[in-house]
Amino acid sequence: MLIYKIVSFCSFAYPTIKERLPVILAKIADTLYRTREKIKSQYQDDASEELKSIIGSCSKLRNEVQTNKVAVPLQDSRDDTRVWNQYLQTVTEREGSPPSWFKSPWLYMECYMYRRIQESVEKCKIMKEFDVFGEQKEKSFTDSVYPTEIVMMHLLETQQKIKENAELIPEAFKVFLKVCLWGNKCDLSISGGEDNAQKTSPLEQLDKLEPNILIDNSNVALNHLQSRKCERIDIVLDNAGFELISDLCFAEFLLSAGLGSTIYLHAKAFPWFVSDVTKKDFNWTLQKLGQINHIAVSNFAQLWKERLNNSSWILQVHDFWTLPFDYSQMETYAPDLYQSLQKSDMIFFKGDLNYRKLLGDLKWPFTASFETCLHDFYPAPLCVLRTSKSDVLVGLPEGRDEEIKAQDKDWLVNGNWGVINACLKTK
Ligand SMILES: O=P(O)(O)OC[C@H]1O[C@](O)(CO)[C@@H](O)[C@@H]1O
Ligand SMILES: [Mn+2]
Repeated sequence: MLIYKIVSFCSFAYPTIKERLPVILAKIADTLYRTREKIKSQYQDDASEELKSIIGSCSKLRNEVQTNKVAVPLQDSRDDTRVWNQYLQTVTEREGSPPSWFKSPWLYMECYMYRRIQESVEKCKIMKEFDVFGEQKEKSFTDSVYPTEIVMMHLLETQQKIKENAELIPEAFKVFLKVCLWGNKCDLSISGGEDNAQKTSPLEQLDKLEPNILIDNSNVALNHLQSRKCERIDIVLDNAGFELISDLCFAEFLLSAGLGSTIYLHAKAFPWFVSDVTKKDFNWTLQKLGQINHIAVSNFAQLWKERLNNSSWILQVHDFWTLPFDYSQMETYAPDLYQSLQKSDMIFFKGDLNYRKLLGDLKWPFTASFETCLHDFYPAPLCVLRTSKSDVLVGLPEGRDEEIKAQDKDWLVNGNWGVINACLKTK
């Protein structure tokens, strides 16, 4: 059987490269131009030239994408530049010519685009820490204050209930796990940077969305967490905004239910796939939560700051998450991260990109087993929570794909269908 790498001229990759990525790049240029005075006022020195240069680089990159130019080496001095350029050379040697937007592996080209955006910022002196997606991420948080309050209130009440009756833990675990799953609908890359915030109650939608969970291994994850004394749990975060809130509520629930004692949260080293959480976004979110006048929100904003101080939550950033490698390559390219993850009792991976990287972005048959497709990536028991926004999907029973397709022709890419895939195998 031939299992091919998803390349840009086929499947969902094509509209992504043709339409979505140029729109994302145009939106950066527009936003930066529109808000130029506000941006400049944040700096003591005159940032006009640097701002112009970032806008110019993003517009140039957009043209490169649209005219199918080849990927060129990075020219900044970030720590990961050498690895990126070496990998570019490896891909060039393997393919016989440098990768280009419409011909080469989608995963590589899409990651490369975000790294090139960062290159334009890295070259700055005054604006070196600037986040081109900052405004969109902040808006997505602000737009979802209502569901944030609802889910945090529910968490506060649940904490009380499970303290009185531990038998309620399994049901509550599933609620927070599923809120966390559907939180992944809210990414700003699938929407081309357009508003995609959670606005309604995340709890009320759970029943309605239940039939849209294509694979539900929540029992496997729960049984594993309950079957032994779990200490360290990792969450590889995805998007800022409501998804991050749902992840933090899940992390808090795990601790209150005694299912773990330390949560490692993994964020991105620089702005990535529009809405992914960076350390700055994480801290900004906690600070904003602290300003919301709501009993549950204030309570958790305070508690979560303490958790970071007393290390029951540990926020980590590693460059591997923003490299173009799939996770079967982690042991080779980031042995330190791999060895650290081996100490985890369970790793939760959030989102579509993590799913693609777990499965090597290969077009596996829908019936392939998740465990096999992990391709030797077994650092610790793991569980992925992902709403489907790309062509890769495995673990379905024979014929199920056709059934869903008949119901919803865009089921693979519209984010309305989710999977909770667990694999307990370790190496
Ligand atoms: O935030 P997520 O869930 O990783 O999704 C990011 C986006 O990246 C992709 O994986 C590729 O563009 C999409 O399919 C999805 O829209
Ligand atoms: Mn994302």
